[in-house]
Amino acid sequence: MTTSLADVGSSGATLRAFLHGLPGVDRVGADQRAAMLGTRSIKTSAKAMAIDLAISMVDLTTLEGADTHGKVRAMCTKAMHPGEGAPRVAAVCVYPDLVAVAAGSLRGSGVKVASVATAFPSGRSSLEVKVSDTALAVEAGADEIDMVIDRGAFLSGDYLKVYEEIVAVKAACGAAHLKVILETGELSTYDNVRRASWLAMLAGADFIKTSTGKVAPAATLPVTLIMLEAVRDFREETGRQVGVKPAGGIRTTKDAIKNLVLVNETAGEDWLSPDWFRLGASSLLNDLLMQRQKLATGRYAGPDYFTLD
Ligand SMILES: O=C[C@H](O)COP(=O)(O)O
Repeated sequence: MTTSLADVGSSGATLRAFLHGLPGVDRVGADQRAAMLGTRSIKTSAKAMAIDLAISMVDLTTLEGADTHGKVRAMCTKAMHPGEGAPRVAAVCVYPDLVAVAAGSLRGSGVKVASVATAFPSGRSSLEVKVSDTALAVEAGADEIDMVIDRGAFLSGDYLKVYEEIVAVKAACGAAHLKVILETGELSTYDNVRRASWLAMLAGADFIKTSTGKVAPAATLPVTLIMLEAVRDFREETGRQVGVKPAGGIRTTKDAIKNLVLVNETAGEDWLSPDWFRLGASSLLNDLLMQRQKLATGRYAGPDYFTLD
């Protein structure tokens, strides 16, 4: 790395030099390591703890055109009280126009309100619209903003445009935390995933997030591994810790536990907390609750234990 980190965002040339100076990702190595860590088994006693930790890291998400106030309120109730003895989830994630509904339902509960913004999921809008989308969501009560990067600009090598957009959206966030969605399924290479991770962190991301959930492949284990390496290396270089949020396609307790093993083995236990690792998912919570009940009682729960959605 020849460019100083303080200068990196000063021009397109320095940014490009820095990002292209990052070591390349060994694709075969990353795939194999993720597959190997994904087969690790954990003891039954550790499994109960892992399930509760995973529940506490869920960003319970609904991002459908057909979302209603009623659906969001019901989700919020479930987020606060997922099941007997189960911890609350980390956040409820909704479109900007539903932030006020979620904020009203979750007030005082400790569950955060997250909102996608910046013309999610495509990001195809002017910077002015993206900044105002963000500001309105924050004004309505969002604690966290999940923005998308401009993949068109990134893939055509206009890193400065992507960087400056993130800086502008971060400023519009005020006290709200910013999660930057890379949409890794559109980035083509693992080298690009590493570059986009560093770009987002250099521009001020509090979290880097894999996917919108609208593009396949979404949160694969190798991609999450590369992002966890990036946050680990970024902290080593700068002293600043950034969180990671895989999102999209994480549906089972097995998937969640594989992710936790990956966190522990790659970034380390400093990231094993909802402050630094989230699982963005619409239906994962149901499976975590079912497996939790199975572990405690030896049988799956009846329909009155928790709501299935
Ligand atoms: O951020 C979360 C995703 O939009 C949810 O995706 P999912 O429905 O595949 O769990």
